[in-house]
Amino acid sequence: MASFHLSNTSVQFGQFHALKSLHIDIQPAERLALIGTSGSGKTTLLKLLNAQITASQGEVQILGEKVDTLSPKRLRQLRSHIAFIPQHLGLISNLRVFQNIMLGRVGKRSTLGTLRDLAMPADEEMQKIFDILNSLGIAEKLYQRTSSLSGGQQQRVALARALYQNPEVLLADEPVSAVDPARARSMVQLLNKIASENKLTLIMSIHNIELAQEFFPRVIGLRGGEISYDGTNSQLDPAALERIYKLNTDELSQ
Ligand SMILES: Nc1ncnc2c1ncn2[C@@H]1O[C@H](COP(=O)(O)OP(=O)(O)OP(=O)(O)O)[C@@H](O)[C@H]1O
Repeated sequence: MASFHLSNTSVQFGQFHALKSLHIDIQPAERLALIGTSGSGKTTLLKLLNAQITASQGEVQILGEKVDTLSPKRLRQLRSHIAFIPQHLGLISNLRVFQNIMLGRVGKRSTLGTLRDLAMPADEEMQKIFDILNSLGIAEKLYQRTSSLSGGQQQRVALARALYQNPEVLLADEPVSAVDPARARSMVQLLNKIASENKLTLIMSIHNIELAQEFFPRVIGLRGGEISYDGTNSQLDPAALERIYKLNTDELSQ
């Protein structure tokens, strides 16, 4: 069963076509980088794969289920298998690190249960969170206020929150844009290591082409909402990059 199957899938916002007739199959445990200029549709595609937005045309299957046929309850269950790390991490800065991580299971627990966990976490849950933070090298931050952490440490908290969800799929929307190149590299490396050790499907949008080529076996290049490249990292040559990134005069005048 594929993690994702898109067939002739489009997304429209009003009159604007953000994604146009995409055909994409993504298998379990694939690690895929999404590249393309700003506005090419990377975030929109990730949101579609996270069932946050719906297609205006075509088919979307997530983990073997056609999303447009699902009840809201079933859709929530399906989404609980997918962890999404948004562009700005989505952490609540006033909360302590363990509380932000617990929020990763919001879809799986009742709201009341989650609130109780945040106030009085069970020992076994704290142990799980400690173990995840430990594997990411920041166990000592467990009780710290999230706002007191550096940008790189906050990225790891966002990753810990995603892993605490025990997902099958990890979607990450350029979570390395706000840090220095060395930190960005180590985060991308860590995400790939965790995904391959746990056989997670990893799909990440990224502006840094070198990192995309170095770490992700498959790369999809979007241009104006269409697939301009879908292939291996090794075949992503200068000609393919030019097709993905070359600005035409229409785009320059927008
Ligand atoms: N809710 C929306 N309503 C209208 N237009 C939207 C909406 N969301 C996205 N768009 C448009 O769709 C296009 C694709 O946006 P998207 O955020 O997917 O691009 P992106 O490739 O992720 O860009 P970036 O690299 O800057 O994050 C853009 O032109 C954007 O303005």
